[in-house]
Parts: sequence; C-alpha cells; structure tokens
Amino acid sequence: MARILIVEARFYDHLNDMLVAGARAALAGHDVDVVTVPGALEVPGAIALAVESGRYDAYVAIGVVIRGETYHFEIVANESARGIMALTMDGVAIGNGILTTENEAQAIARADPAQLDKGGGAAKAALAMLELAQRLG
Ligand SMILES: Nc1c(NC[C@H](O)[C@H](O)[C@H](O)CO)[nH]c(=O)[nH]c1=O
Ligand SMILES: CC(=O)[C@@H](O)COP(=O)(O)O
Repeated sequence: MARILIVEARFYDHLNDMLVAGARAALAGHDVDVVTVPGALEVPGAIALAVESGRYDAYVAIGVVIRGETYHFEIVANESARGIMALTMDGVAIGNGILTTENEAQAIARADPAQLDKGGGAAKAALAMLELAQRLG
C-alpha cells in the first residue's frame, strides 16, 4: 500500500469532484490524502511542500484550466505543467491530471470517470512512476 497525496486546484468544483472521484477509484487500496489549493499555479508549490514533509510516496495533481479572454490561460497552463515537470525530473512520482481546455464541454468529457477519466489516468500514472522508482532505486 502506498501513501498518495492528491493536490487539487479547486477552481471549478463540479469538474474537480469528477476528477477526484476518478483518481480515488484508481487509487483503491492505497492510503490517500487530499489537499486543496486555489489554482493550478499553486499545485507545484504544494507538492514541493509535501515532498519536504516526507509523508507521501507519490502525488496526483488535479485541476482544470479553461481558456478565457487573456494570455493568462497560457501562463496558468504552461507554468503549472512546467513546475510539475521540474518536480518529476527531480524524481518525484507525480501524475498530472490538470486539464487545459478551450471550453467547459471539453473539460467535462475529460473529467467524467465514465468518459475519458483523466483523473483516473493521472492516478495510474503516479502509481506507475512510483513502481518504476522502486524498481530502479
Ligand atoms: N484561470 C484559472 C486559474 N487561475 C488562478 C491561478 O491558478 C492562480 O491560483 C492565481 O493566479 C493566483 O496565484 N487556475 C485554475 O486552476 N484554473 C483556471 O482556469
Ligand atoms: C485560465 C484563466 O486564467 C482564465 O480563467 C482567466 O480568464 P481571463 O483570461 O478571461 O481573465
């Protein structure tokens, strides 16, 4: 059994509820905690803090970034992904379930566990990276 932390950027409650449900289903049998941050830009920092705590074996990043009117979409989408990638390159087992979509319909299709289940996919990716780290470590 692994100790998994879900770090969710709760910007859209109804979408996050689906993503977290999918992630939890994929993490059945493991010890799962969930923490919430304001938005996707805060997710990498929250994971970095949790890594420092030494309490968890792997992490699942959850969130939804939907394009608005300004360049802020690129900043939030790209920089949250960049921060998560930097952590993975440091050997942290993370699955990235932060959706970056053009509209809500695209987000719903990807958040819904009965459709594309990106939350479950991110959880499975985190477990796969943890298993790889244990095998190679
Ligand atoms: N527009 C979205 C955001 N924006 C907020 C930022 O992530 C951040 O919390 C803020 O800039 C304060 O540092 N976040 C999302 O997760 N999704 C969005 O669509
Ligand atoms: C992804 C975003 O930051 C977006 O929700 C913000 O919308 P806007 O660009 O219209 O301020």
